[in-house]
Amino acid sequence: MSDFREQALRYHAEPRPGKISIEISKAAETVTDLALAYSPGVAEPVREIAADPDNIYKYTAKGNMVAVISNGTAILGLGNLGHLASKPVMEGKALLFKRFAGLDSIDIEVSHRTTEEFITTVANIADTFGGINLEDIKAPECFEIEQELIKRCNIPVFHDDQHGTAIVTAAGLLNALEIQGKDIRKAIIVCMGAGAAAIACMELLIKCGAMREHIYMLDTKGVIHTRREDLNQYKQLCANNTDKRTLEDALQGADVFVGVSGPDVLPPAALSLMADKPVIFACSNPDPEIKPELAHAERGDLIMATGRSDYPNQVNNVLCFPFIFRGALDVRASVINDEMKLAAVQAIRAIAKEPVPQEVLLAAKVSSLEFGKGYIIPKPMDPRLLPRVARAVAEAAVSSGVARIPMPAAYFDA
Ligand SMILES: NC(=O)C1=CN([C@@H]2O[C@H](COP(=O)(O)OP(=O)(O)OC[C@H]3O[C@@H](n4cnc5c(N)ncnc54)[C@H](OP(=O)(O)O)[C@@H]3O)[C@@H](O)[C@H]2O)C=CC1
Ligand SMILES: CC(=O)C(=O)O
Ligand SMILES: [Mg+2]
Repeated sequence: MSDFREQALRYHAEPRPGKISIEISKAAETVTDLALAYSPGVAEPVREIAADPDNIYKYTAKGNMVAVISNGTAILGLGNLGHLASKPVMEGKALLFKRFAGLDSIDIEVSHRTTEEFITTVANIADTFGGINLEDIKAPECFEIEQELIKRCNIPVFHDDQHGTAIVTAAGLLNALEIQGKDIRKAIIVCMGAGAAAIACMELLIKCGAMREHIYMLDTKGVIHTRREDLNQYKQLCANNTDKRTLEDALQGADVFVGVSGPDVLPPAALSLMADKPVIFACSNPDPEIKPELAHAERGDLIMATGRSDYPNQVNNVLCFPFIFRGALDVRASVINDEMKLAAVQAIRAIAKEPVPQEVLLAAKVSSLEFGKGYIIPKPMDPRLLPRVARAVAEAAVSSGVARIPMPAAYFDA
């Protein structure tokens, strides 16, 4: 067994299995404590909530709690390995919610026969939580699941692989293009993958200025073009009216490659087909579409990012989901809308242009970080992400009319 594999398994197994636990937040030592926490005291908040459901936010943990829910149909880039196998990833997302945004989070892995059964299961338990983070659910089912749950639930429902990934990709790409001296409105973009992450990334890039006709998406059968007859309704919307058919056709003169597909699908030699100063985001986890060392060996003028923590430029939805939910829950937003997503893009990208605090350098184990080819996007452990992204998101929720309470005073004290 490799050292790293052994270390990863031991991390998950010891000293107790898993990565999260639940802690109590009130005293429960004396007879008085128990009388308050349980019977008879607990009857009082029960009566208050029965009289006014909004009191649930006053007397329970709902308002600070996010459920991470999966069916395991697209676990990272490992594929459809089932709901049980998804649990380490979902516990990991719960860990990140707590570590980076102080949000209590619990993972829920759902076994189901039909899409409707999954939707009903989640809708029926949604009221327990302040928000629902859907994770690692494959396309095309993920689109119907998210849309239907947004309709049926009174709390924000957010498919992280779609929108978290799209927000971070847009923030990183806008910065990378700026460094390369390119304009997103003119950029030719090749997207490997046409699933949950890919479609959401391209749609958000279009909202950030990219031209739909400059985007070439590929799935396992090649370029998504208008003459294909095997496209589902979501891929049809991404079809380009082009004669390009292969990855090599699409890469000819392209400025950007975004990979949200699977490991090692971008041959290093194909990079030579791209325009000067290209941007390569190989975001498949855990193994990127191309290894950074191979890409850098092929040409010296590119900017390279992956989804991983152990290379520079980590384009990963961890830079978004803890903070967007923090902002959304703090103003009790009913949904996470485009205004909130675009506010998150701008807040994340702005941080990368500012001097990096010493504690981030220490945590990242580097001596310096400066906005440029090797540092296009903040590190996940940057303490500025929480106040800045959450505040931008909360303000966008208030100004777009989806917040149910005003901005908390704490944001103005920070
Ligand atoms: N860095 C990050 O933050 C994130 C990275 N990702 C990564 O993106 C990838 C996809 O995730 P997600 O969108 O949720 O999964 P989906 O199952 O929804 O989509 C996968 C897509 O990739 C395509 N694909 C798979 N293998 C190939 C290949 N060899 N060549 C071309 N296309 C291929 C599939 O094609 P077809 O439609 O033909 O089946 C499908 O369109 C994963 O590797 C995941 O780790 C996802 C979210 C966040
Ligand atoms: C990072 C992530 O959510 C994924 O790879 O699926
Ligand atoms: Mg995921």
